[in-house]
Amino acid sequence: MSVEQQVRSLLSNGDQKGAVLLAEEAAIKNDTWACFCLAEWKIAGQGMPRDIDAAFELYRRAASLGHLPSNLRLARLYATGTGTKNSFERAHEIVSSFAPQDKFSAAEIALLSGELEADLSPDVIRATGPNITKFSGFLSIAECEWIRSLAAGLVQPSFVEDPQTGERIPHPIRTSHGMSFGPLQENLPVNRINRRIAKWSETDYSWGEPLHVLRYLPGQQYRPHFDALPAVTNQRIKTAIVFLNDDFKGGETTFPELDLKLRMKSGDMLLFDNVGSDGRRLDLSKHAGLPVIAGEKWIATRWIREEPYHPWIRD
Ligand SMILES: O=C(O)CCC(=O)C(=O)O
Ligand SMILES: [Fe+2]
Repeated sequence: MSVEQQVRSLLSNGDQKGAVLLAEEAAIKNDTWACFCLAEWKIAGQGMPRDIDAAFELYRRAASLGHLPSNLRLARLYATGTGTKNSFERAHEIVSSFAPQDKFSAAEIALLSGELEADLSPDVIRATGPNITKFSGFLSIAECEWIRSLAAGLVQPSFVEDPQTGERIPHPIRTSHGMSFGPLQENLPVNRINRRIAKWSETDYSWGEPLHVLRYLPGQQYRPHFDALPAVTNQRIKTAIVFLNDDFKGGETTFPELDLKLRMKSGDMLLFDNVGSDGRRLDLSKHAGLPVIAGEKWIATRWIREEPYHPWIRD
């Protein structure tokens, strides 16, 4: 029996401890599947505390022995700076080298090579706080499609957790469905988009929260709100919203305090500040997504913090 079969059989008999021990023993002997499996448990914090550095090391070891899934994971960790310094180049190198044998990697590379970095000319919608700027054609139509098609199978209703019962209750202000491209989902095209957002928002890639995709069906909306969070040390200083389609009715983005009602085209990005230069929340940054009347509205939002932010490392 292979290590994999033995580990699976221990797990199906409810012997988690035995499975972990066996995987650890096999990983020491450089069994690539065991390294990968342990890394998966460690990165998810499944059955053991989350240990990003240990997971990185295990993926790296199996990757150096040619293990495909470990290489693909490693590429994401390099891309997003998880357990290591972030490096698009290293991620790109790994994904390129596996493109001939892995369809998804090939699709990632094809999307990158098909597009030049756009030459953008920002349109200033409001030149004082919250400094609203529109970037037409920020994403290519292929990039919009890429995000949408990956997110389509993963969107979940927006919920908040009841702090007392832990029960999931509908979100009071957001009726849309959403998903995030977390560190393990952030493929190269998404990583490059996040880096483009950093460049044009004059922030650092590492300050961004995972790209969050929202889908609104007719009647769904995002009621007036602030993206700045109450009482945090690492504030959401800016918001970048990319519009992934435009074939819907209603759903305009509004700034009620400014009497602004904005309608974007596919691929456009809207960028604005949530706080002033004194770090205090800008009351004029209050915004909303009006109810969609017909069709589906798809957007991707990146909330940008004032310092490096990683969803798995809490401050
Ligand atoms: O749907 C919109 O137009 C607004 C979205 C929004 O406010 C956000 O993602 O923070
Ligand atoms: Fe918002």
